[in-house]
Amino acid sequence: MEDGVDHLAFERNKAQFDVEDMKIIWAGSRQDFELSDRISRLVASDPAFRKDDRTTLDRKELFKNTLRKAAYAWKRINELRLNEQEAYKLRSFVDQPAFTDLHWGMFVPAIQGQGTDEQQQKWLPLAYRMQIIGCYAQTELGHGSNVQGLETTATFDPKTDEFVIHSPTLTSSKWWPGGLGKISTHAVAYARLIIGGEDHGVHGFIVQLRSLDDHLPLPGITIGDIGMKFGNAAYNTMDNGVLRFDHVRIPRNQMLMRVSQVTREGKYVSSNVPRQLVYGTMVNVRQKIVADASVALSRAVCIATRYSAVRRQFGSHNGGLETQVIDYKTQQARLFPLLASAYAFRFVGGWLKWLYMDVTERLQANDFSTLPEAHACTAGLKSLTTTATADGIEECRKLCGGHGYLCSSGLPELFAVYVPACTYEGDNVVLLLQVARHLMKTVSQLGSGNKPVGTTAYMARVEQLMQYHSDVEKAEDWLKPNVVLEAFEARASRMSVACAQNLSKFANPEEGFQELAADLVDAAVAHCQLIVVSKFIEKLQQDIPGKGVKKQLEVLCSIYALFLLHKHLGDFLSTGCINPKQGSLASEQLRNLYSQVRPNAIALVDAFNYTDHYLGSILGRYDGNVYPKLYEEAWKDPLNDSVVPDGFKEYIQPMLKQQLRNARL
Ligand SMILES: CC/C=C\C/C=C\C/C=C\C/C=C\C/C=C\C/C=C\CC/C=C/C(=O)SCCNC(=O)CCNC(=O)[C@H](O)C(C)(C)COP(=O)(O)OP(=O)(O)OC[C@H]1O[C@@H](n2cnc3c(N)ncnc32)[C@H](O)[C@@H]1OP(=O)(O)O
Ligand SMILES: Cc1cc2nc3c(=O)[nH]c(=O)nc-3n(C[C@H](O)[C@H](O)[C@H](O)COP(=O)(O)OP(=O)(O)OC[C@H]3O[C@@H](n4cnc5c(N)ncnc54)[C@H](O)[C@@H]3O)c2cc1C
Repeated sequence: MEDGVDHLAFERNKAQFDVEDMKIIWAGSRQDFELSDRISRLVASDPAFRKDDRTTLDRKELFKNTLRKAAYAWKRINELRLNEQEAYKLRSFVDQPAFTDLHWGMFVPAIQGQGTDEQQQKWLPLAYRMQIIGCYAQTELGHGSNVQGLETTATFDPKTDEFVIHSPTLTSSKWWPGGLGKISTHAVAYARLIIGGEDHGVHGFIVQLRSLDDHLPLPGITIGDIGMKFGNAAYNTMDNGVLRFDHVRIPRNQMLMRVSQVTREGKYVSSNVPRQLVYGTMVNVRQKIVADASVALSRAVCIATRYSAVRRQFGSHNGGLETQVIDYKTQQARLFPLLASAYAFRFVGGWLKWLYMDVTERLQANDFSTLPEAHACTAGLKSLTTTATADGIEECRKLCGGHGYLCSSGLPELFAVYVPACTYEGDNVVLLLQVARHLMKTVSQLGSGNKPVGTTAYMARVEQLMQYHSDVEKAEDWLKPNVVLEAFEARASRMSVACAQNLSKFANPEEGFQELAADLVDAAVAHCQLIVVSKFIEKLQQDIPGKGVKKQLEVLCSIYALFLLHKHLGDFLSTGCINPKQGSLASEQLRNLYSQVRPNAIALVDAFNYTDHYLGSILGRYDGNVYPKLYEEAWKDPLNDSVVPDGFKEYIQPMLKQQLRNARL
């Protein structure tokens, strides 16, 4: 079959909505669309940003290639006078993880969020001009999740007005920070602040690591890369590093002092702000990771959807065409919920960005009331969306059959790059336990007149939700947003209340929390899923222009919610929110919805507006011309440079000759 081109054109004609309007909804606004469109084309059309050779490079070549691209990207950013947003887009579309992600994504935000005005004035201009390059050095060999368990010390020396940064043990070696291994000149390093023998807990310090002249490590600094990581190219473009401090001295004014200060006399002074603001950079990045999840998942879904329309298997009658695999109901039941999830994560990501901006503005006005909500939402949604995205990318690989396993499908690399998102910025289980703590606190305060707010506001109706029984009678009832929302609210509140009741049976609450951790994680997941469903529904209540666009989004919203209901049917049944018949009606409705998506599937992934360069996938090509290009690509593999491979004469020929001799004997 070599008519893939015709097939995708035919698919596009089937769409029942205006794909150009959907592109605007996906991008967030016309301005955002135009920005992404312009920058992605700029990157795609520049041969310096080619990436199809990445998987054939060894680590050193790959790393050098990354440095070249980063330097070239910076040159273009300056030549074109791109603003911050445009520059961020350009780096994203270059699509090669690099030290710059950590410089711009964590080092700069750490100084912005935790530095005093004076510190910002000193360090930010240098960082903005890339005259210094920074990383975020928090995790240690022995401690990642438990930030309070970090061992690195920063001991104040009143004689010299300096801090002495030291790694007292092997396990205190900084381990993992991206950009640290080979490139960063500076780090925001996290260490326990010790004054006069007293431990004041973990704080951030700006530490210079390498000379700005010859890039050699400064005295007392031992530094290097931690080694090859999962996947071939993937995240190996990044120099995740190891760092040990041997009594490294830094001036007192290099402790980030927005949250607390150390005076010249060695007095520890806390500002009137919560100590958790030291964790502020993580909240910021978790919020970005949620938005990024929709990008990674939509890339995989775009590849799998286009290929599913091109690929045919079975069902040929009288020598006619075989069936497009996208028409198999099993393929639809695996693929379309992922398509719906990509849209769902897009909208919840947009909402979370708003929440983060809101909390940031409030913090500036010394209003800390929404910080717990911001922490719980960023932690929970980071966990939920990255887990679903990592699993979803792998499912897309399987949806593409054998060809999905080829690097040229783009999926192996996408998976390998993406999957650490389940671990970095907080292990996903550890983060869900934070959400669970927030939920348990909310439940415990229900009777106290402390009204739950934000995403836990539904708990104020806990008595009503405990009595709830779904009144769904027919499959179409599951299309009503309120019906879905109430079922999700009742399930989430009942799971939280059950955990709280079980916790109260323990004399020691901490012991109870450990014992019930698995149930608590389930309750946290139920709460986070409710947030995503409710934000999708809220999005649909806004004015959504464009022919047929709203209708498609309604279908996707219902698919997202009913797919979750189907997947977690056990929760909904065991909490008594719905009965088995209502569960079957949801599955029936889901099948109807899949049929509605089918003619629109290709246009729905076209709405992501990804260039072929960004997708980096032969299976996901816009023109659907898969087979000729796959065939062509195979011959480019370095193994095909020679007809007889290296090593044949050395190892295989003697073996063959030996066999021949034996046969003759
Ligand atoms: C193909 C793709 C190619 C290229 C990509 C190209 C471009 C990329 C484009 C886009 C990417 C977008 C964005 C990503 C940007 C950069 C990312 C890139 C790479 C990733 C780099 C990774 C970096 C890291 O991993 S940094 C290290 C992160 N570490 C962690 O997350 C540690 C996790 N642990 C913790 O956070 C804490 O230890 C804890 C688990 C929260 C526990 O803390 P603690 O013991 O102090 O807390 P308690 O439980 O006792 O709670 C006390 C109290 O505090 C509240 N709390 C806790 N944390 C916070 C917080 N952050 N904010 C506010 N409040 C907090 C907690 O609720 C308690 O409150 P109560 O007392 O009221 O109960
Ligand atoms: C690609 C990558 C890039 C990174 N970049 C950076 C960076 O730039 N800067 C930086 O500082 N760090 C970075 N990190 C480190 C990262 O933040 C940590 O790996 C992460 O926080 C998880 O911590 P950990 O490795 O200690 O896991 P662990 O906490 O050791 O987790 C191991 C297992 O234990 C479980 N577990 C741990 N605690 C609990 C608990 N309380 N209850 C139940 N289960 C628990 C976890 O769920 C997990 O299954 C990076 C990591 C990766 C993989």
